[in-house]
Amino acid sequence: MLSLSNFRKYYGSHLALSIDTLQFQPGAYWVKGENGAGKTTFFKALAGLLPCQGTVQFDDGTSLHAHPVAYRRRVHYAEAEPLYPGFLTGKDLLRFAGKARQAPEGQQQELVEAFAMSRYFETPCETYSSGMMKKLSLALAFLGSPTVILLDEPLITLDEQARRRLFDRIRTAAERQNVTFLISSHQLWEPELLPVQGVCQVANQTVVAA
Ligand SMILES: Nc1ncnc2c1ncn2[C@@H]1O[C@H](COP(=O)(O)OP(=O)(O)OP(=O)(O)O)[C@@H](O)[C@H]1O
Repeated sequence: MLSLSNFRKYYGSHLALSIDTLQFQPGAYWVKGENGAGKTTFFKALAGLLPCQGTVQFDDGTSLHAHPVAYRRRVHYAEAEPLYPGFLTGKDLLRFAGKARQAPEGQQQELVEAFAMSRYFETPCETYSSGMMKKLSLALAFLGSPTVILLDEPLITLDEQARRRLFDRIRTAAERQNVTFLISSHQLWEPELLPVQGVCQVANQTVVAA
């Protein structure tokens, strides 16, 4: 379980988000909110990519501020619009991230197949379409042994088959490895494809269980 208390995120003197307490269990949470509500800000702060205040920690005490390396190893984030250096291949990026995260043997190849990237993952990223780039970013988010995966608008640019593969993957990781997923999406949720543990609403500078 991931718990937040007295969480605050400021941009300069502007308070972007304030959350007194919030907890996430294993499973998938749909994070809703209007444009500019603060979803990306929330995800980036939870991922340790933006500074924030307060306590964000796991059950075993591993915390964002006290154990930044151990915490970040457990929290992966996939951007809404991923960009990578164009000269690197998907294979380069998977190998690099796999090494940094001590990913299990064979996991990279397994993700390449799961996200149907075999045809292109050995070519430079600058040749990828936006959907191809998106699949790479999603595969990277699953690489390693994360406890929490933050997916910012994962459905945009994905075709129907890729979407189904992603939902299967999320369901399996949530059920078998107790992974928590926070998923932001402006698209209508499809509960028959992916049942959710909860829904969160980002509005009025806070995040609440809806
Ligand atoms: N670097 C920044 N400096 C100052 N304000 C920022 C910065 N980044 C975002 N904001 C502001 O924080 C608020 C939340 O932005 P954020 O990108 O988190 O929203 P969002 O919910 O992800 O929006 P969308 O659905 O449009 O992607 C907005 O008012 C935005 O203008």
